[in-house]
Formats: sequence, C-alpha cells, structure tokens
Amino acid sequence: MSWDQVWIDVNVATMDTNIQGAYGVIPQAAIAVKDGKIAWVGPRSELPEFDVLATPVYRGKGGWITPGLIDAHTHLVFAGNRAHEFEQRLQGATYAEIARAGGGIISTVNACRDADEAELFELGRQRLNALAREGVTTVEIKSGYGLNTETELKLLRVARELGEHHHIDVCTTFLGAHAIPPEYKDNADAYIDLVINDMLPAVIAENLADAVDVFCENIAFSIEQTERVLTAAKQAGLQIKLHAEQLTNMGGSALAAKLGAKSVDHIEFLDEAGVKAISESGTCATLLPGAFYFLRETQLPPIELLRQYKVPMVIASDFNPGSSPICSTLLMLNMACTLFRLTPEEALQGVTINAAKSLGIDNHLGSIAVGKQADFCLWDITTPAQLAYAYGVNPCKTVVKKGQVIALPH
Ligand SMILES: N=CN[C@@H](CCC(=O)O)C(=O)O
Ligand SMILES: [Zn+2]
Repeated sequence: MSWDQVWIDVNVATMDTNIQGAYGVIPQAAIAVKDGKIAWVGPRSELPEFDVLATPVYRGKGGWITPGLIDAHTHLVFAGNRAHEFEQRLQGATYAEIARAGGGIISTVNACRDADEAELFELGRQRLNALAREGVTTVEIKSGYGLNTETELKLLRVARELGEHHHIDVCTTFLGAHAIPPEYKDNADAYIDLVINDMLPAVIAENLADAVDVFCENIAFSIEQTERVLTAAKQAGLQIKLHAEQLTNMGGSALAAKLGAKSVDHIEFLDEAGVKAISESGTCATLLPGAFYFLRETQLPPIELLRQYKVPMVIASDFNPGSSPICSTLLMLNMACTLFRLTPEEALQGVTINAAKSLGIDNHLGSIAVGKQADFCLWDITTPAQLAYAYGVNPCKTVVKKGQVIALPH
C-alpha cells in the first residue's frame, strides 16, 4: 500500500458508533493516512504491507489516539473582560440583575465596538492556541458582542480569518440576537427587524456564517422574536441553533425542534415535552458545564431524560467573558462528569462525534473511520476515561490535522 504516514503502537478510541464496545476501541491498533484522510484503521496485526522505507512511521509508545476534539459552542472572539462583574456577583448580584442594569453582555459589546479587527484577531489567536494545546482541532465561534451591523460583521470576519490562519477549523455562527442593544432598549421588535433585514443579508452576502443562533430567554428574546430570526435564517439556507432554557423554561427548544435546529444549548430548564421534541427532530442537546459552574446554577439539565430519549449530548466550553471565562475543552470533560454525572465515555462523545453532529460536519469529522478527515490526537494516557478524570497535566502529545503533524503552540 502507498500511504503518507502510518501510526503504530497505539490504542485507538475511534468514537465510531459502528464499532462495538465503549469508545469504539481498537486495542493495539494502527492508522494509515493518505491525502489528509484516514485510509486504514484496525488491529496492528491486520495492517496491510506497505513500503516501510518510503513511509513515515510514527510510534505511539502504547498511548491512546482519539479524534481531534471539537468545541461546538464558544463566544471566543471578544475584547475586554468582566472581572468586575465577577466581584459584583460575589457580593450578591445575580447574572440576570447585572444584565438588566446594562452590564453583562452589553459591557462586552461596548469593548468589542471599540476594538479593531487586528486586536480581536490576536486575542482570538491566543485563545485558539490554548485550545489547540489540549487537542482541539475544530471550534465553533459565535458573534453576538456587536449588536450592530458593523460590529457583528467585524466579529464574524475575525472568526473566519482565524479559521483561515490557524490549523484549527472554525465554524461560524451569527448571533446578532444575543441581547437587546441600548439603542433599541424599549423596542426589541425593531432590533429583530434590523437583525433580519439588515444584518442577516450582509452576513450572507459575505458568506460569514455557517449557522444562526438566538438567545431565547426572558432577559433576551421572546419565542415570537426567536421564531422570526430562525425562520429567516432557515429560509436563507443556514443551519440554526438556539440558546434555550438556560434560566427559565420558555419553550425555545420545542420551537427549535419544530424548525429543525442542529442543537439547543444550555437547557438546564428543559422539561420532558421539550426532550421528546428534540429527540424527534434529531436535534442535539449541547450541555455547557462551564456556565453552570461559573454562575453557580443549581438546576441540572435533564440528563436522565436525554439518555432515555437517546438525544445526542454535546459538551462545550461556552468560552465567553461573562458566564464561562474558561478556555479549556478538557476541563469541560471533567465538569460534565463531576457536575452533570455524565460517564467519561458520554463526555468524550460530547466533544467528538456528537459535537460534529451538532455542527453538521459529522460526515467528515468527529470519529476515526476510513474516509474521514485525518484529525486526531495522541495522548499519554492508559485509558480514555483519564481524559475526563484528571485535569492540569496536559496529556496531549501530538495532534494531526488534515493529515499533517502539527507543532503545537507553546
Ligand atoms: N447565554 C447567553 N450567552 C452566553 C453568555 C454571554 C455573556 O454573558 O457574555 C452564554 O452562552 O452563556
Ligand atoms: Zn453561549
């Protein structure tokens, strides 16, 4: 066989649901890569003969290979920070109270309106580097800290540029309906008109977004306003997603399911009817333990119901300056288990195959299978559960992206 590279002396957690057993494990395995794709994967003993003199052979020293990690929900492009609000919350103010008083998302909006593209790009690049060091190879980035056409476009352009200049692939999501900007304080419907009639066409004209998202909540947008934005996005051929049921049960997830959303995100207050609705539409449930932890929420997402209805669970960092200032996908694996009681296997599915489903990229990413893009990591661990069990000593040894061995940033 003629391959570009071969990996041996590894165990592989393929996360391929066609392979029986936890994590889709192939022990004592080998992987062959050709033209940026997985060309062969299976037990080392069955590896077909190849030209050992002409093919680079990488030895994993008995370590584990998993698919490259996918962080499917971030707000990673932003300026400033909200440490002062952290202090206010420690003195008793709530996230919703701070938002109602004009802080919260709006304070980051002010910082983003003032920042130029170069500054936002550099901040984003450093954050992607932090994720890359722990094995992340694909990231979703939302806008939503502009809330006017000019700044929303600026944030999405930066997100696209990051994807072009960094080895991490970036999926972009337009979240113009993230909060009501001060200019429209008493007229949210008029702001929604702007999102639909001005921002969305401009975003589409520049091909800046793969998906559209809305924050459906009593401190943000109503069900009716959410439906208007998601329907317009769907008619334009974009994927749709929703921040839903984070602080209250507004019925956003059922609406998102009706419209065929790829995911509903947060969902602490989702009830059984909502879980049933998303299971029927094939919508993923994106769980965000970082926000649950940082806001010291007490209402747990309905994990048992999600299992019962076989809804694919996704785990993401929700990295943002307000509710989850935690730029670590690996830490989310641990939090998903400790806070939400997911199994380590469910947590790993949540940052690989299920994350890929929630972004509509599972046909070429999210698991290690022949024909998929060769995005994978070598870890210095003795069992895949270790990725969720421990945190702090980074076990990521090597990352392969589109078949290239990546020199990880320091
Ligand atoms: N819930 C809405 N949006 C973000 C928070 C953004 C912020 O507070 O800046 C989230 O996903 O948690
Ligand atoms: Zn979010």
